[in-house]
Amino acid sequence: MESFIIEGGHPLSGTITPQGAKNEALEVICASLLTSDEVRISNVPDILDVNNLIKLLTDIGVKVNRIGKNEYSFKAREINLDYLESEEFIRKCSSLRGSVLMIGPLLSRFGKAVVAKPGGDKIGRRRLDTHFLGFKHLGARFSHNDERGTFEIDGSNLKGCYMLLDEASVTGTANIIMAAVLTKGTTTIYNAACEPYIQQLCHLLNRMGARISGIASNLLTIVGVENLHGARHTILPDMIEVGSFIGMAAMVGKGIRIKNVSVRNLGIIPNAFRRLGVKVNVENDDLVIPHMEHYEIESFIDGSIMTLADAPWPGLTPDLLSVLLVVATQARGSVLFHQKMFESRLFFVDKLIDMGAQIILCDPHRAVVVGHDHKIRLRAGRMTSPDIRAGIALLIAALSANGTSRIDNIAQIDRGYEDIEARLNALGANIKRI
Ligand SMILES: CC(=O)N[C@H]1[C@@H](OP(=O)(O)OP(=O)(O)OC[C@H]2O[C@@H](n3ccc(=O)[nH]c3=O)[C@H](O)[C@@H]2O)O[C@H](CO)[C@@H](O)[C@@H]1O
Ligand SMILES: C=C(OP(=O)(O)O)C(=O)O
Repeated sequence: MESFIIEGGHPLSGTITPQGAKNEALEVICASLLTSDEVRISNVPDILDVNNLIKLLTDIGVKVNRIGKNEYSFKAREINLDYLESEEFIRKCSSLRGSVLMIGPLLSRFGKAVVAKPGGDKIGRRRLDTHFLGFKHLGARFSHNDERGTFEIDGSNLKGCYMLLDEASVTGTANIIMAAVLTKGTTTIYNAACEPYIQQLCHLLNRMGARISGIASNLLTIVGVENLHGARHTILPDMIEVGSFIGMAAMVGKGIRIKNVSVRNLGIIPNAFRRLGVKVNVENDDLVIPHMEHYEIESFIDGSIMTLADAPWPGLTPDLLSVLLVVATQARGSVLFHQKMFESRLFFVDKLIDMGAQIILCDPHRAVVVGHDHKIRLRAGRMTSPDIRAGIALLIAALSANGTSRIDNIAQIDRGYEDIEARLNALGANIKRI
């Protein structure tokens, strides 16, 4: 297991370009299973989760061609459906949450799929009810294999229908869309998630010949078609990485430009940082975060304490609350973080408290941060990264801290951040991988 050794206190400056979005990559790569033609995807991030998914697709028979560092073509002409029954497939799926996104396309095109409990972060329960209920609405039949702990799904008789999702699940919506595009009749999905990841997936599917309308809203209408064909797609910049870099720039930046961020697809992310007093300037499609001696948390208009809470898109993504929380530790003022969606994502604040941050963990979902206003620096420490976003948040804390820190279990960070130490070292950081 690799670790990072971080010498804190070096100011960072310069320009950094975000990678392609992890969560979009997982969806659009799985969409290539819906056609026997070639799907060519650019701006694919070179990260563990995506590389593992690509390996899994290769294992089931997809011809994958790496055209450039971040560009691939996928051709799913012949799929080895027997592999879905193998122990190896089940094992691989259980270490990769993105593997769940193969179910919809497999059901839609081949009429069958197998689901193993998918992996991912240790951030609380990750239920798949929305996915299953959606497939059931379309007419899929489930049988549980007790011995292997898997669900086998029969989708040989799917039919379009109206469905109201129990919650706006991101991967659930993506999965149901992919199941519906080749399903006879019209499928209407209400309470659909509408993150840019989903919008991008729908645009790609329409270029492949699907008939999806309502894109960017929570009401999608999908008219099933017989076949899909090949297409090209470029993945958007990773908005979570952009947010992580804003946080890093606020804590340790001496002026950082984040290049080509696709501002219009960032939703309220820049504003969430502005609420903490961080200056986020927009220049064309770049964000510029100037050096700030101090930044002050706003209050609500009625004078009450600022609260940052996650919500389905276009609300604030839960994936940035950990970074926002670290930024708040050095702000002037206080703020309540309310992580509504996940139940174990705030426990990492213990490590920040060990480093000297003033945080009250009220319960598993809420934490109050009282900022130091840069009067007291965090202390270096030794910590383990419990999940991908706590991992990057701890890395930012360590970059700002006094002394040398160590972060273990950095595979969690590698899941979602491409070559992160080289990119941050190029800005002036001192991070070593051991
Ligand atoms: C591979 C991928 O794309 N992962 C993202 C995806 O995960 P994923 O699609 O797995 O997450 P879901 O959207 O299904 O749900 C995440 C959590 O939020 C809860 N929930 C969801 C919707 C809702 O309206 N109310 C509610 O409480 C769910 O019960 C669950 O605990 O979306 C999450 C929520 O943005 C992100 O953290 C993940 O990075
Ligand atoms: C929770 C995340 O990822 P996953 O859904 O892949 O675990 C994330 O990207 O923050």
